[in-house]
Amino acid sequence: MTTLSEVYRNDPITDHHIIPLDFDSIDEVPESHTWPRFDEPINKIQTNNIKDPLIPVIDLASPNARNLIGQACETWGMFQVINHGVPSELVKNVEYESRRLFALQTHEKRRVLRSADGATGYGVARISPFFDKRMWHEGFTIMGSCADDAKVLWPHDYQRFCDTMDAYQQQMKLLSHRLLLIILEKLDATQEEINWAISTQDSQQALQLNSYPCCPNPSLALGLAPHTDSLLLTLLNQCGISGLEIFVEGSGWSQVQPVEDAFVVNVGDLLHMFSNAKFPLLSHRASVNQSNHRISIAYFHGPPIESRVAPSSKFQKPCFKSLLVKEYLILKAKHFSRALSLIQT
Ligand SMILES: C=C1C[C@]23C[C@H]1CC[C@H]2[C@@]12CCC[C@@](C)(C(=O)O1)[C@H]2[C@@H]3C(=O)O
Ligand SMILES: O=C(O)CCC(=O)C(=O)O
Ligand SMILES: [Fe+2]
Repeated sequence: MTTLSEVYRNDPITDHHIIPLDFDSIDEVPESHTWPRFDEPINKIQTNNIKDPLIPVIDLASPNARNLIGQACETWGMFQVINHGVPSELVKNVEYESRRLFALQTHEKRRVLRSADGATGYGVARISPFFDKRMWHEGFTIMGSCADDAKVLWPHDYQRFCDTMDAYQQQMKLLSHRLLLIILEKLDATQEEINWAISTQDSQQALQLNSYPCCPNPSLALGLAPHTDSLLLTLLNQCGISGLEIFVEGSGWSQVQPVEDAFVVNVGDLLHMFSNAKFPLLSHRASVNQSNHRISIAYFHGPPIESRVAPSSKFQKPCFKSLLVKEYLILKAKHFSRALSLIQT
């Protein structure tokens, strides 16, 4: 079976020097990390109104949740869920363990540096080569077990980290299945299509721990550059510190305020394709701040990598060509945001 790691093996990040900055030792934003002043200032209306979560917040335990999720996917391609059943103790532990990892010294973290053609470990965001400027960010990518890396980081004390990440991936998988079932039923998908999206055997998943250290001048820097997520669905925990921004037509970049105990759910490229573009793709990015070291935790869920993706059979006029999931991921690794336009019919 081909794995995501094998997809990226074909498309190594060619610049071997792309490793996260040693943020501990730096007290001003270097030229390499200074982004051109953004055209539009961040939407003041949204940032001022701190209570406005911007995208819908949906109570998964409410009887109306299914309809609201369907509507949110159609209007935004993004929503937040509360009352999702994921134990809050586990969510706290994942954040704690992630902070423990990023608090290690730079030379320790670099021991588990993702290799140029690798998919997992410590490193810059995979999308980095597509931008001239570097991001105020370091990440740690997990696919399945993270024991090998954890043993290098903490030879005598790796179990707690691994157990926490395993348990969290398990819970995220369950929640993404639950949400996808609702979403696919809304799209009137066939049983076969549902099995494809939430097949328990070969489905793809990745856990991305994001770290955005305190930044001496946040208006110059960017945590994560604008992008859309590649797989079917992303479940993001902002861990209580704002930073996620979405591009809203007419008002520009706007903050998605963190809601306590909520996950941000995000339609990925593959779900956009499956929905025949009925669900929009929301471009998003992360900003940084001066006073809080921000952590975010993203879980990505996708169908088997050797399977085919296409608009649902319910659509008479598919607007995307059918291709293998791995073929799409290879296109995305090569062409980034242009990948989708290359497979339009
Ligand atoms: C399963 C995935 C999803 C990946 C690639 C691979 C592993 C790491 C994910 C991220 C995490 C950070 C943002 C992103 C844009 C990135 O640079 O790496 C994501 C990307 C995608 O959604 O395309
Ligand atoms: O840190 C955030 O809020 C955004 C993270 C993100 O977009 C990602 O990991 O794909
Ligand atoms: Fe993302």
